[in-house]
Amino acid sequence: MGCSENLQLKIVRGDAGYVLEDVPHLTDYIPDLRTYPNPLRFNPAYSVVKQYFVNLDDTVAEKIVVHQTSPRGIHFRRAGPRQKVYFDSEEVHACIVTCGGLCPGINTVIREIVCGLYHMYGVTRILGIDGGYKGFYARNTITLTPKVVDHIHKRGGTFLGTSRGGHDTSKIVDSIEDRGINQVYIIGGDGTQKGAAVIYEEIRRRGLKVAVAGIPKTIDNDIPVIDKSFGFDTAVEEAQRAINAAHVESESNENGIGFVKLMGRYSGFIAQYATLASRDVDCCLIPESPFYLEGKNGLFEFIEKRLKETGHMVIVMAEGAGQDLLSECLQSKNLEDASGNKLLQDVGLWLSQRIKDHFARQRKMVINLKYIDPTYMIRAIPGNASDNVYCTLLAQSAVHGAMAGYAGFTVGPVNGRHAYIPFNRINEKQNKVVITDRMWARLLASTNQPSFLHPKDVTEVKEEEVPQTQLADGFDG
Ligand SMILES: Nc1ncnc2c1ncn2[C@@H]1O[C@H](COP(=O)(O)OP(=O)(O)O)[C@@H](O)[C@H]1O
Ligand SMILES: O=P(O)(O)OC[C@H]1O[C@](O)(COP(=O)(O)O)[C@@H](O)[C@@H]1O
Ligand SMILES: [Mg+2]
Repeated sequence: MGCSENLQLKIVRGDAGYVLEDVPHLTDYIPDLRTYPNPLRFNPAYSVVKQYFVNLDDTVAEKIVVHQTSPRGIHFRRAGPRQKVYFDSEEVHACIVTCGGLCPGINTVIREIVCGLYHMYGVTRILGIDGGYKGFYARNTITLTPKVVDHIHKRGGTFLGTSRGGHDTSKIVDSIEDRGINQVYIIGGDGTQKGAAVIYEEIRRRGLKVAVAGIPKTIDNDIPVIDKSFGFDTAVEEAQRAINAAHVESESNENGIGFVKLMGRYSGFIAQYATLASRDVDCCLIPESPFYLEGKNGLFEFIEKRLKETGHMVIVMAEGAGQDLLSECLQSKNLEDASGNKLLQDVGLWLSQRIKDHFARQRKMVINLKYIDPTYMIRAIPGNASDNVYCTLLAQSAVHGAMAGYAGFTVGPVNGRHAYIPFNRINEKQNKVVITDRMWARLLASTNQPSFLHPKDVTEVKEEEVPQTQLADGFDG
């Protein structure tokens, strides 16, 4: 096997095109580190489990649809407890921080990191960082114990508070060093994981024995490589309530249109899955699929056709869709939030008004449009049952990885198996709905909406985009 290394990942090559994109380990830069037997060996709850420990060579394949002659392809290190750990339980001083937007299940992840460290590894010194990255250097810390976090999974939001912006790498690492913290658990989305990667690099540059574990959080499901982000299912489920209301309203009024705006700044997964789940939606608009209003096969023409056919319709729109149309019209400036994310105009409100104006002035047709904006309601709730189980596994995988001495990694399921993924794989791109995938075709087939694409555009998109394995839990086959 050959091996090449940079600070964030280690490439190991094996037979038949096998590639392991490994994560860095503390021993890569601190030689002769002492090891300890994993305390789980003496834990009665786990003593009955056969083969509890993950084999050191276990890896998870990135692609599981292969051909007879395919090379074995890229793999990630399998997550889970190891026989040996690189921290003595008494030596561990952990901290947890949550950054970026809210997402159902964050409190479950916090709770299970605390309980995992306490109950599986006997670690008792755990700090919560207050209010995101800036809390490292601008706020007091919160002492976390299983008692303190006992009920938090039943509440939405984050027990620790969150923020955007304020990432100052050297101040953050100074704070980690000054407080004697040696395990850092960072819960957050794409921006947060970029922040975690630079924190890890600075820690390594200073030669500190500190493990940095990223737990991916994003309601938009826009993180690549992992199957799905936690809280996504809960959000899609909650969105059904808004869609149902829109459907009831639209059915009960002459030419009723129920219009629901959902989250999704750059990626339309929530709108896509909420539409597919509902079956009452007539049109789904997402940032990845440009559309137009006027003329042949435009949105106005489609609305009129559907109203004539069924007397009512439901439109679901991701907030990032149609921003180009809106900015053409409002000539708005490109504004950003504190983290550098694009600040969006309320496209739902704007489009609702355009639809009303079109039918009233140009078509002289009575329509009844009800606009529903449940934006924050779908993310400010606790995780549902399956998200809570998922959050527990993420938290425990992160704890096992840090205890095993992996120095900088993000944890997440890849084809159903939890793995340690190098930061740069998580950070290299954003996951988006691929509109030339079968999943988007399924949506088009269920809504019967126009694709808004010319055949020429389809060919161009096909050539540009490589379909992802995201949300591939048996659904994109
Ligand atoms: N490229 C980056 N490098 C370092 N820190 C970043 C970067 N992008 C975002 N961050 C920090 O990560 C945190 C969360 O980012 P944000 O984009 O708001 O949410 P999310 O992580 O959910 O995408 C913020 O504190 C922000 O300053
Ligand atoms: O108003 P806020 O709190 O900035 O959040 C709104 C945005 O957060 C998002 O949920 C995504 O944020 P994250 O990347 O933090 O998960 C977007 O869909 C939405 O536009
Ligand atoms: Mg983000």
